[in-house]
Amino acid sequence: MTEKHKVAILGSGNWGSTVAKIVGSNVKTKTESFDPEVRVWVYEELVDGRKLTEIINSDHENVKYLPGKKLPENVVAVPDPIEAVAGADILVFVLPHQFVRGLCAKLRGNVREGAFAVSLIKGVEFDENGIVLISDVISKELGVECSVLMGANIANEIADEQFSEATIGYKNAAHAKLLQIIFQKPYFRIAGAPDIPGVEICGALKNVVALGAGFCDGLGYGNNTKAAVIRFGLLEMVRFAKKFFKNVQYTTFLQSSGVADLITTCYGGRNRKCAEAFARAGGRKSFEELEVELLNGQKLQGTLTAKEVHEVLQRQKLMKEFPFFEVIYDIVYEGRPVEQFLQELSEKELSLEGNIE
Ligand SMILES: NC(=O)c1ccc[n+]([C@@H]2O[C@H](COP(=O)([O-])OP(=O)(O)OC[C@H]3O[C@@H](n4cnc5c(N)ncnc54)[C@H](O)[C@@H]3O)[C@@H](O)[C@H]2O)c1
Ligand SMILES: O=P(O)(O)OC[C@H](O)CO
Repeated sequence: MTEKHKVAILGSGNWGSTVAKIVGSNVKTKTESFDPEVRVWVYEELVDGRKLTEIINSDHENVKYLPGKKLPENVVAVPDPIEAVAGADILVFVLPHQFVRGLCAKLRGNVREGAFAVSLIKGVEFDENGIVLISDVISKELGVECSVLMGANIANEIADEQFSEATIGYKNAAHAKLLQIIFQKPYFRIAGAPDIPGVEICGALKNVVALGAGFCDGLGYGNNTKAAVIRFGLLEMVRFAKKFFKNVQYTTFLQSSGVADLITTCYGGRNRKCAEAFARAGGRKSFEELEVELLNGQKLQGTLTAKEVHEVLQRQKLMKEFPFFEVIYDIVYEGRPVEQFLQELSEKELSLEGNIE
């Protein structure tokens, strides 16, 4: 008899909890191939005086990050990441990208032989050579292969079981097929793309574009302006991906991980929401304050990614080729007035394309 697969989920925020709902329900119906217990690592905290892990295990609900949605009873919350991955061969990483290295350091040496990972994390890092993919961080830190799953995936809508799609970026097709089995639902369609960098870079950069979309909303601009801003952002996403990863496929931008995620995030995401509030306050409230005020413990990824992208562009003297990413960085980190968002941007962006000679 072949050994059953066992899934562990690392992270239990808004998306992590939604994913636990999906995966818990899927493996429960496929016990011939999967261990029905899905352990979820929960960053422990007190909610109304009770431990969040205890609330999840007794009430089967993550009352802080996904209130109002029941989790299957085979989803078990644990505060110790090593206990979460014990015996698991499929590791689902779904936590804010700033916490990945700390978690990997705890997990190193404790992952089952033959295990593989998938990252649902939208973010990047950088080093002296340029951009570092989070899937590569996980892969190198833990010695596991790591696929990615990204897409137009606002968690609350998927938790409501509204139809959505996602893209698995993979190198190993056998892993991708197993991942499709644990994630796919009639309301959640999973496609594949053998292009990990393309899928992952789209997922990270769309969060920066969403800040621009939020500025537009906060400054009171209409639909045409916002569409132009989204297009500028998409141009830079493609330019950036091609610059740092030569083999990125254009078709990836047409997947859910590309244009669909960009659209949903620029209309309904948390980065957009906080950027709108930032612009409405005329830049007088910081993103840190707004994150606390508006997101109840959930985390923004776009502001940090804007900084990481800027560091790489500055080191490689590429700032002029990315005026959109640069103006977002200047507004968030350098005190540039948000009202200046569109000034120069349109001119600079258009000078890079579309001139009529
Ligand atoms: N929420 C969505 O709609 C959505 C959809 C797709 C992808 N994502 C991506 O999934 C990833 C996880 O996002 P999320 O929405 O599940 O989380 P979240 O932003 O809702 O919640 C933040 C999480 O971080 C945890 N945390 C706080 N401090 C921590 C620390 N010091 N160390 C470790 N963990 C800590 C909290 O306990 C919580 O689980 C992000 O990269 C995000 O971009 C989110
Ligand atoms: O709420 P955001 O801005 O973090 O975006 C959520 C998802 O990434 C949308 O696919």
